[in-house]
Amino acid sequence: MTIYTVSLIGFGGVNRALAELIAERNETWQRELGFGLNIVGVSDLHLGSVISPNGIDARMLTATRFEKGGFANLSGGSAEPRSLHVVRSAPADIVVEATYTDPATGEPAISHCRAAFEAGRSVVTTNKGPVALAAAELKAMAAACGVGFEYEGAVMSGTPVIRLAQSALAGAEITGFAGILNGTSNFVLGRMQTGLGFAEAVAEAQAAGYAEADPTADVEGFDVRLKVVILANEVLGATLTPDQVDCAGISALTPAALAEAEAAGTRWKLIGSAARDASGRITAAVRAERLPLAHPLASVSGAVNAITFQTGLLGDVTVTGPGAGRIETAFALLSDIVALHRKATPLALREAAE
Ligand SMILES: NC(=O)C1=CN([C@@H]2O[C@H](COP(=O)(O)OP(=O)(O)OC[C@H]3O[C@@H](n4cnc5c(N)ncnc54)[C@H](OP(=O)(O)O)[C@@H]3O)[C@@H](O)[C@H]2O)C=CC1
Ligand SMILES: N[C@@H](CCO)C(=O)O
Repeated sequence: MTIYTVSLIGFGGVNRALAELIAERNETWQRELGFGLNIVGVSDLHLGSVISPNGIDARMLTATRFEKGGFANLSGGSAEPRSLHVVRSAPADIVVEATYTDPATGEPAISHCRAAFEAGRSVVTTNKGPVALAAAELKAMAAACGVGFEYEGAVMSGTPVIRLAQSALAGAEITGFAGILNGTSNFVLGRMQTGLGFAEAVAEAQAAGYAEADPTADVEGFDVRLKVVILANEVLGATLTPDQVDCAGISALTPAALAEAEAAGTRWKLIGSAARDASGRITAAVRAERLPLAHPLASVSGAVNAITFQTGLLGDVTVTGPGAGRIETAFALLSDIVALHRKATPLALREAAE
């Protein structure tokens, strides 16, 4: 039986949800996916850190209400986050990076990824910073270190789009995409349509676990800008950086403006897009757009996301699904681990030898 050891870096909504899934589903995964997971390290800014080479009980980890620094009470625990120490020293096959996304620097996540690769560990992450700002460097480093780097959840949470575009749509000649790529802002627009104020709607999105640590990134379009950069670079072969993408969010929209648009048979949506023109030049943008109600993206509601890929051979291909949420995003991490398991990384090679 294959058991992969994992370190959880950041123990907020997403990694806590992954720990819950491990507690509930490990035996099912062993039967159906061919592997189980054993948590050997956790670090969190608030709770501290813990390393246990024999494994940390996922049920205990998720059921206990830890106070600030509370991991110090566990065997191998400390009140200090010591994230880089956990990445380097906990004997993990896979580092699960789910600290907050810093849209400007990508830190501390980029440093966590580099340290993991140097230590011979694969990385799965939902953190958009490292992927949007340092993917080329990190992919090269992972390859040089003979480990894996997967980040499906960086765009549209657990709804598969990166691997879908790269694998299932390979050869379909993707020329561009346009989509609703932020769950929080779409949720907020929908709640404002029912008459709720902007601040109250954002607070609901935070309580539901959709929003970024700083929700400004959601409502001002910065989060979508990272996702547009990721998709343009992964799918269109661009080399975009966030500062090359024009960006405006939804914070200027009022309930009255939304109602007026609705009465006119249109609906405001925050759209991220990129396209390659005939000369090969790629342009990208993030902006609120007033779509006709019959437009396929107009009816996408709540924290759901949707993206339409424009292709040469298939025409438009649209994918819809959850764009945020703790469990939904933890599923993206699981799908990344499945991808590592199925690739010829040292993980898979180790399994073959067993
Ligand atoms: N939630 C979602 O729906 C989705 C989230 N994502 C991305 O996934 C990541 C995790 O999201 P989520 O769990 O919701 O975010 P949270 O804010 O709930 O959790 C992040 C956790 O990381 C901790 N943290 C911050 N810096 C460090 C550090 N240096 N070392 C250790 N821990 C640290 C935070 O501690 P503290 O609270 O004390 O600051 C917090 O507990 C983010 O990058 C987010 O953008 C991607 C797709 C969907
Ligand atoms: N805050 C982000 C999480 C998913 O990346 C959103 O609402 O879409």
